Amino acid sequence: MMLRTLTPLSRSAGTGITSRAPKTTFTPSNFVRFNATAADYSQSPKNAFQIKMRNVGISAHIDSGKTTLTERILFYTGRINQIHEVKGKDQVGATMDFMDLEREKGITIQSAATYASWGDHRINIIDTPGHVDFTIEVERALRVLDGAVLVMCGVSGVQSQTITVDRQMRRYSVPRLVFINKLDRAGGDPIKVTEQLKKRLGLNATLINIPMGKESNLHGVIDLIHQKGYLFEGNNGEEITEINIPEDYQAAMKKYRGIMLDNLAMANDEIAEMLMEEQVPTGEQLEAAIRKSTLNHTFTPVLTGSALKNVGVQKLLDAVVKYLPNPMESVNTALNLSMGEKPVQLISDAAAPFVGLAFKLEETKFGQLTYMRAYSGTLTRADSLYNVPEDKKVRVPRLVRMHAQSMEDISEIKAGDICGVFGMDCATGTTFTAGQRINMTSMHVPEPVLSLSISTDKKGDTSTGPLGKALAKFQKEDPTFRVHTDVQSGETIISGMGELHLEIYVERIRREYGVKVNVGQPQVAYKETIQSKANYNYLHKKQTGGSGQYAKVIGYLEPIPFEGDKINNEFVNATTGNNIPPNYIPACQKGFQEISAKGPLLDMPLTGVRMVLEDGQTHPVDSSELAFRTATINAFRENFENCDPVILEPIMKVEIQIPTEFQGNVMGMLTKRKGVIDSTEQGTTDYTTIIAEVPLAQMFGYSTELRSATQGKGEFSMEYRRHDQVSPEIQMKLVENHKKKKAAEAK
Ligand SMILES: Nc1nc2c(ncn2[C@@H]2O[C@H](COP(=O)(O)OP(=O)(O)OP(=O)(O)O)[C@@H](O)[C@H]2O)c(=O)[nH]1
Repeated sequence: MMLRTLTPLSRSAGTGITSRAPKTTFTPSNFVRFNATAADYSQSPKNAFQIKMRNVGISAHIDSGKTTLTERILFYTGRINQIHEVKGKDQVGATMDFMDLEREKGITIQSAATYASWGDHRINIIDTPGHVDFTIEVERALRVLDGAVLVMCGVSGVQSQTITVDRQMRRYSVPRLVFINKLDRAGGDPIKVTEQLKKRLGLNATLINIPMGKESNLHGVIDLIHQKGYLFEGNNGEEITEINIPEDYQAAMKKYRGIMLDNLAMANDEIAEMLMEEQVPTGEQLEAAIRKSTLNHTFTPVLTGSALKNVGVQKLLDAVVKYLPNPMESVNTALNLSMGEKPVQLISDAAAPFVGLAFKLEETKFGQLTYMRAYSGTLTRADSLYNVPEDKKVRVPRLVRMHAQSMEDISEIKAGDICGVFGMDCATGTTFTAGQRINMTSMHVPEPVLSLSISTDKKGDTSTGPLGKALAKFQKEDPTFRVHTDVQSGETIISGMGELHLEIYVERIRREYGVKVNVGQPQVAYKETIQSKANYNYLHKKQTGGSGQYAKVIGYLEPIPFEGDKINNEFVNATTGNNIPPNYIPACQKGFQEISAKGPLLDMPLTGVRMVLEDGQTHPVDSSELAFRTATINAFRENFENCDPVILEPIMKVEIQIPTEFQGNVMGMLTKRKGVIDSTEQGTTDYTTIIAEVPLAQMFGYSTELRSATQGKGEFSMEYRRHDQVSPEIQMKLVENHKKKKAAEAK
């Protein structure tokens, strides 16, 4: 097999994702989804390899150590022969963080795919970013993975992004293991973190191993299932020694093994019965029960260690193989387009017709690289596939297996596996089949909350030239990154999930495309809506000189409930009779769509507005589509004021971690920024976590303020919660400023 290196690799993905229903909703009724065993599907010898396959995501709050952990996994599984640290002294950087920016900032921006072998099992791993601004990467990974490892910081415990990731895992019904990392740090406390997992995430989280030693003395783990100790020695913890449990750990082992058995009994009837009859389950019986309960989400195994100090990682790999599902145990549904979108279950059988999902695209120097998860059948190089949404056949010229920035050519992939395909043009989320008209449900794509105007010194450089290329590529790559031109000002506006998200793209434009860009002030993604109903009766009439225009529209505007960041406006044609001939109705609808994209108050999108058209009038000569479109827009504008219009702003959930001594000061700062405190919680050390809701518009410059108020020790993260009405005073101010800006632009 040939190994090729692609450096530097710039990544790209596609457009075309719509926010649609996820693959499975997490409800108690679909806990039974894992009742089918691998053996049910593996009668064909072609499927035997799938039992030995795991598709695993590694997710967590920022800085918990996912990349450091993945680096160890690659080392222990023999994929790399040297460990490089994130921001390491060797100036190389971790293998999975291969973008320059990732190495500089020491954070993961994009998910990277790789695979490893552990014993006779193959593990496809996706390292995902922890920062909420890159949440789309986590969504993409979870959509196509069968199991996940949730990495926790043993000192900070459950953090805001842990909760977001947990929610995403539930949305895609992904069974998970927890690895409590950083137990070599002062204040590391796996017991407290496990309690938080129970209390704050509602998981039946249970330690299945506990650390030996703590802080700088951390040197091994005690396996509560097999009642053995394991030491990790050698330069990189690669030499594992099994020992009997030392005397001074006997009491802790008994205590936490007891808790493990009780928690497992709550999830598993067989273990419950054995305990009632005072039988001692064997290690194999416990492992089988843990596997079953992990797959049906009634038990979450928790393992401990330190990636940086090389403790416990191999035990985590054992647990991935033992407790996370193989592709045949994961239920995946698709919609049969030939049967009115009837849901069908895909069978992870290598002998079945092929079905695959393109879940991520990258632009490489060899052209578009499409990451594909095969759900059913076998894909062989040079096969033809059917691109379902575009209704066309495509050939598959080249198949590769990815390993961070290098890859190797392969000749086929089978159901359950993940690979890269070259030479195929498609958007992210495209379903490919052997010819069947079925479509996999797509991923959840959140709406952007922040915008920024960008410009270059050279006129006309934004839509063409290097900047135009960069923007087109990033949009294709990331569905949460949007670009549009403001009609009035002619400015190019980029929108995304937060300051860091946009900052990274601006930096990439500068570095990868050598374009000097100037950026404006970040703008919040406001929305406009109405609160009451108002009738309209509008005549658009222009009959002086030339061809005239005549259109009358009658109806009403009314509010409808809206949710989160979704745009949900409705145009309803309730006309009876022929006062407005049917051929003019689409023009009215178009008028409504036009005005709802740019509301009358701030030129921001409308949401929660229904426009009902009941009646109207035409003129035998002067009526036209243009006249009806204009009439609808004007009817809307004229009556909008009568509907109590309001501006909605994004409200963020902000989680702040600070040394407790600064708590009073930081809470005062939040109140000044119009924040509402939800809760405060004392952490494992002398740190306090404050959770608050704060309008996004109030959060600019917060990181600098927090840093200076906490001697650089405070950290925060935020995520979108909902859109909420601004106060009347702020609304007046926003509208006034907007009018001034427009007047200035008009001059
Ligand atoms: N003391 C200690 N530090 C660790 C451990 N694991 C990781 N770190 C450090 O924590 C920092 C963050 O580690 P990363 O591996 O980049 O964390 P990440 O979760 O991948 O970060 P993002 O990708 O930015 O979300 C780095 O400085 C690591 O060296 C650990 O077990 N113990």
